[in-house]
Order: sequence, then C-alpha cells, then structure tokens
Amino acid sequence: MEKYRKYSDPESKNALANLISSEPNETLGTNPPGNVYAINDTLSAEGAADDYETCLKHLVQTGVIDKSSVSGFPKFDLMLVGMGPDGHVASLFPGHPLLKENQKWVTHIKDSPKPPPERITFTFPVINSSAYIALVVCGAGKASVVQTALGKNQNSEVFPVQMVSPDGELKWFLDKDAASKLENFVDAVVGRRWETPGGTVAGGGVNGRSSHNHIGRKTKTLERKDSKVESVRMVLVVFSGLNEREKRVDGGKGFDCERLREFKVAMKCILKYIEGGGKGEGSLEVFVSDGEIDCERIHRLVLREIRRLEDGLPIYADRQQILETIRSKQLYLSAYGIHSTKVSK
Ligand SMILES: O=C1O[C@H](COP(=O)(O)O)[C@@H](O)[C@H](O)[C@H]1O
Repeated sequence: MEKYRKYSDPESKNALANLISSEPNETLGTNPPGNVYAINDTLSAEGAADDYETCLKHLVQTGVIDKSSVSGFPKFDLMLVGMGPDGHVASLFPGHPLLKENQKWVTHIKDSPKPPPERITFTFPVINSSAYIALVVCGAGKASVVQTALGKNQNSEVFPVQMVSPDGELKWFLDKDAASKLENFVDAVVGRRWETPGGTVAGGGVNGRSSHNHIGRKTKTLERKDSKVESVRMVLVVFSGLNEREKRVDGGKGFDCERLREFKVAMKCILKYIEGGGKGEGSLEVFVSDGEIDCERIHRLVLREIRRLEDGLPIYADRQQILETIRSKQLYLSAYGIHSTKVSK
C-alpha cells in the first residue's frame, strides 16, 4: 500500500485497478469489477484504513479470502510487493513504529518520509501470512539495499524488506541494475539475459550472441510483414529457432530455459489461435481470443513475447504459475487495489 490519492490522480493505484477491471487486457481479459476492492477515497486516511480492514474481515468471514491457520491473519494467495531505495515495502518505512504493528490488518501513516505523507498500508502480519510473495525490484538506486538484504554482510538496522518473511514462498525478481552489486548471487537470483549487441550479459553462462542476432533479424523481418501467411511462417521460424537454441543452454536449468519454456507456451497459443481460425478453444493460456484472426494482433503478440524473452523481467518465467493462481481465485487484484492507494487531500 502506499500513497493516499484521489482516484482521478494518475498516481492512484486504485485508478490503475479500475482501469484494469474495465479495460480488456491482452492477457487476463476483462476483470469483473466485483473482483476489485478499492480504497474509499472519500474518507480520511485513518477512516479509509479502518474501512478497508472491515472489508477484508468480511471477505475472510465469507470465505473469499483464506485465513492463515498459523497467524489468524488473512492469507492472500499472491502478493506483488515492490521496494523503495530506502528498503521500504508497502508503506512500511525504516525505523517507523508501524513496523511493529501486530494487531491491525490495515493501517495508515501520516508522516511518510516519501511523499505523499498520507498513506494506507497492509501491516507485516498480513503481508507475511501470504501464500506467495513476488518481491519485484528494479533500478540501480536499489542495488545497495538488495546487496545488504541478500548478501552475507550483516547490517545494524534491519530494512523493512528484510522483514518480508511469508508463511508461504518468497521469490525475488531483480533486474540487472538492482542486482548489480550482487556477486555470487547473480547466477542464482537474477534471470540471465542474452548477450546484447553491446556485449552486456547479466548472469552469464550462455553463449547467446548468434542466437540473439538470429532473433533480432527475425524480429526485424517480422516487423515488415503483416499478412496472415507471413505471421504464421514467422511464428514457426521463431519457434524452431528457439528449439535449436535450447539444446545449447545449460542442461535445462536456469532462467533461460524457464523463459524459453514460457515463450514456447506463448508461441503454441498463438499457433492454435491461427490454426483454429481465431477460435483456439481453451488453448489461449497467455492471451484472450476475440474470435477473429487479427494479423496486427499476432504480430504485436509475437513481438511482445520476443521482447519479454530477451529483455523482460525474470518473472516472465513464472507467468503460467501466476496466471493459474489468478484465474483459479476469486480475489486477485489486491496488489493494485489494496496494496496501494494514493489520495491527496
Ligand atoms: O512508495 C512506494 O515505493 C515503493 C517502490 O516503488 P517503485 O515504483 O520504485 O517500485 C513501492 O513498492 C511501494 O508500494 C510504495 O509505497
């Protein structure tokens, strides 16, 4: 959770949740508005936090959200958590008394060190009761805290991010810049990227220059094509090029293979969509079919997948698992709607 802003404010994450719920989304389709539990921006920050906690309690009582048998707090299936350069998570800042809150589910802050000062936030007991937390951290400004949190050196003051310790699974997702101060951890933690034309490799270990250029050439060719036949052909070429490449990657381990696997799932979906004349019944795991073959869309989807394979976040490799969780649960937009609202008053 974070800043408390009016929905009309572009920084409001409630506004983002509402946008997601009303606009058809390439991957998720249209989310039913009833699945979004937004913060009441007509109340004060304190009132909104209490109101939100009441809403959450109702959802637990009615069985929409599980209750943790360990802590008694609500247990979210999936929580997407970011981190600030000072190591804060949600709106729980270093040294702030809210770090110790152990009764409330949702609380407010009026003196946030990062603007805006008024925010509402989940407390640590709620965050740490989650079944799965994806901690997504990007940017060089966060590299020092990442180094401290994941490295071997002890720090005297514990960063809030170091207090993220769920009953379930915790997975860090770092981009290259956020991971730049890690040494031995790089291979283990960071998704390996293919060598870029400039020669930069994160994670290393993959002899990827020729493959990168191969894909790059195909991308350029693809950009010039827009007929149905060419779209199909290019999907197949990219797909078979990757099969070849996969044989050279390190024995099926590491992020490269996981990302390739996710990419291949996407390519299969696109092929089924094409072969089924736009009606890929039950087969469109990574995008939603609207019934008609749309070449522009195929083109855009293939480019999107290539971009994610080559330069996307490591979380790309976990898309199937995340989508499965999202689709099988009734409540799933907490990361946007609950986790973060921003209202300026
Ligand atoms: O203020 C906040 O910042 C952190 C980090 O944001 P990012 O845009 O740099 O990733 C965010 O995770 C948190 O929810 C928010 O309160």
